[in-house]
Amino acid sequence: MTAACRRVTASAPAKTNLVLHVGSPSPDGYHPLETLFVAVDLRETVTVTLDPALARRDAGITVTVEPAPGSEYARMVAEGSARLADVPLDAGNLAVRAALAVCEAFGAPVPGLRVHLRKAVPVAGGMGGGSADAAAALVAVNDLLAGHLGAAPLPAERLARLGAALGADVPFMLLGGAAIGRGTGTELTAVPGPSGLHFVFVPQDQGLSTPAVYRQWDAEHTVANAASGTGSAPDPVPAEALEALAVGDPERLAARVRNDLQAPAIRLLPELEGLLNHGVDLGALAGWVSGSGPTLCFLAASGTAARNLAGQFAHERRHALAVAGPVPGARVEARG
Ligand SMILES: C[C@@](CO)(OP(=O)(O)O)[C@H](O)COP(=O)(O)OP(=O)(O)OC[C@H]1O[C@@H](n2ccc(N)nc2=O)[C@H](O)[C@@H]1O
Ligand SMILES: Nc1ncnc2c1ncn2[C@@H]1O[C@H](COP(=O)(O)OP(=O)(O)O)[C@@H](O)[C@H]1O
Repeated sequence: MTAACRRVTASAPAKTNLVLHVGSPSPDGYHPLETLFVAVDLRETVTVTLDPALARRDAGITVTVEPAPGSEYARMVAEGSARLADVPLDAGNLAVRAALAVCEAFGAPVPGLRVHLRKAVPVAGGMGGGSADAAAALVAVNDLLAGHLGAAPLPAERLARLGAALGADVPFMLLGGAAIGRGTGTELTAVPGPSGLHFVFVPQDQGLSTPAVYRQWDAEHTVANAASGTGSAPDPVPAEALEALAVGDPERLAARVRNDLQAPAIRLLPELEGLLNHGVDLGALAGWVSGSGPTLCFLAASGTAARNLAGQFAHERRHALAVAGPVPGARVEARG
């Protein structure tokens, strides 16, 4: 890019966890995971614009947000079943934190940045929308500052480390595709997965707090750990799940989907269980709570089956999004 570039737009995907195995928490309270991430074609878009007039005001960064035009999330906001106000518009916004982290990594003062989020991913749903905003902001600000400063862009490994400090899912949103995540999900091993799997997300009207779901997992495992005197490590992602993903076989994959956070999420929101069964009755190959929930994710046999399933949910006046994956991670979409 040239030094004249003032604005960069980047996008990053949402995710679901096809497998999410949870181990006993370490002393810092974090739970070790063995998870199989897949990135899907529901993308957050972040536009970062240089604005020198902002450089001396507040932290030098402003953030604005709008629902992505034409998205299901925009319809949810319009009818009041989702609130844009749930997205923080201060220094707590993950995209703002990402932008600051990149400036610091370049050793540069914040040049004045306007960050605009176009959200398609419902908030606090277990699809990693905030993490996608962070990943897209990391990529956009890296590209913008490299041009502005005439410096080499930060390498991918450096961006991944900055991302891991912002949230456990951010490195995967940078990488995209499909990957095993270990540790808290930040230690990634990419795995083969041809595009062409089809899913339906069914977001809920209320969010679930990730810490609350992990606390509920703790409550359900205390007795077991106390009895054994030791904590447990998470089970590895089964080879059968990886093989089914590698050949793009939804029927075989359906038999291997597992999320240890599903039971605690259902304990906190019991109506999820009936809805999961309902999705399978409507023809889904499998249904699970996406990450820490409460969005439900269903695996469909084909793109047509996914569109039909989403249509049936819509007919029942539920929000439903047919998506496909795996898809690429965060990337620059436009410069101007
Ligand atoms: C569950 C997962 C699965 O991919 O994502 P989501 O489905 O929420 O998007 C992740 O583990 C979400 O990790 P992360 O993005 O760091 O969670 P945050 O919403 O920031 O919440 C952080 C809080 O959740 C708890 N936490 C988080 C991760 C982890 N491995 N163990 C934990 O105990 C801790 O209480 C921590 O303080
Ligand atoms: N850019 C952002 N978009 C959405 N939520 C954000 C953002 N930045 C910070 N947050 C905070 O992160 C929380 C979790 O958001 P999100 O990433 O959408 O959920 P999840 O981790 O369940 O996928 C929100 O409740 C909000 O307080």
